[in-house]
Amino acid sequence: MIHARGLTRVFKVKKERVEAVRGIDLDVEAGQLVAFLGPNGAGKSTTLRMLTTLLPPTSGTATVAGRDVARDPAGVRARIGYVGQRNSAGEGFLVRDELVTQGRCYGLGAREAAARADELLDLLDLAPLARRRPGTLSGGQRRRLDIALGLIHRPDLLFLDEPSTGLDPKSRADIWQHILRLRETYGTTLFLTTHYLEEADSMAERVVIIDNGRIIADGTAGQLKNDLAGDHITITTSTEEEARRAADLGGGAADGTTVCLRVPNAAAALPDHLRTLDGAGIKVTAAETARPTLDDVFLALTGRSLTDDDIPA
Ligand SMILES: Nc1ncnc2c1ncn2[C@@H]1O[C@H](COP(=O)(O)OP(=O)(O)OP(=O)(O)O)[C@@H](O)[C@H]1O
Repeated sequence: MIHARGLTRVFKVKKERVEAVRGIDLDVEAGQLVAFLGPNGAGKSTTLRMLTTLLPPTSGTATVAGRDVARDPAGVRARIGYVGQRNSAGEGFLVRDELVTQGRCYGLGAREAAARADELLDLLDLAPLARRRPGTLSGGQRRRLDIALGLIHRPDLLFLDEPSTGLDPKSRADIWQHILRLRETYGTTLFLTTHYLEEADSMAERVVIIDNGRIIADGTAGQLKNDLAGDHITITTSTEEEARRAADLGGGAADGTTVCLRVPNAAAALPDHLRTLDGAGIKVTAAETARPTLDDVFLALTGRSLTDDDIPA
């Protein structure tokens, strides 16, 4: 559904050259739900804009929904939906009329556009709001309208740029429920950017991480966490001296009276680890294991935390 090779975009601002995207290779198969993650300025939006034909690549190639983005941008646009970070509904029409009008713009007949609008109003639980103006909707309702507008022409592939950013936790959960529902109903391929690591972890079946214009990790959240981060064992000792000895003996880094250690399978490794420390006369007062997060993956790859970024409120 998406095949990109060496996709690159350089911006020239006065005398400065900004290499926003540096030669991305990417293949997304039909029906996948892919979360595209990265810190601020990593190149997520620029990649999305190239794949959706809003921005020409400086070099490299991409076919999206079977059409080449450079040679047939109109063909790509007819087959994809794009939900950007800004609202896509105007204020001139009521919610349902806006959907019908945009359907007509895509070439649907009057009856077909009306039927499609009603179908999407139902799917996205917007039917009770059909006669409201977009400006009167809540943030979450408005985002659902944006998604409905992105789907009006029955695209095979939907791009969503930060679909849940700026919403309260309940509305975020609600948007996800609707995203999953539309996937189940239509089998739409979904490619979305998000700042929320837990959402990518629990909802997406594939996570692609971009940093500094390059893809640095690509796989299921589980694979990335197992392969790149590993589990954690954290033990607490009575004294700082014991913590230092525990780190020398069993590995890991001591910080005060705690020692954090990375292992492939913490639950299996913990008993042996405790026996070793006990044998050396080190008194462990507490021990816990933790599964890694996607942030641990990013940290392992770059030495930085993804959550150091400002997450838009
Ligand atoms: N029109 C532009 N002109 C100059 N530089 C740009 C332009 N658009 C983006 N950039 C730069 O390209 C780099 C990548 O930006 P991009 O918006 O793709 O990042 P992002 O990962 O989407 O970030 P965010 O999470 O903050 O939205 C940044 O350094 C940005 O400043």
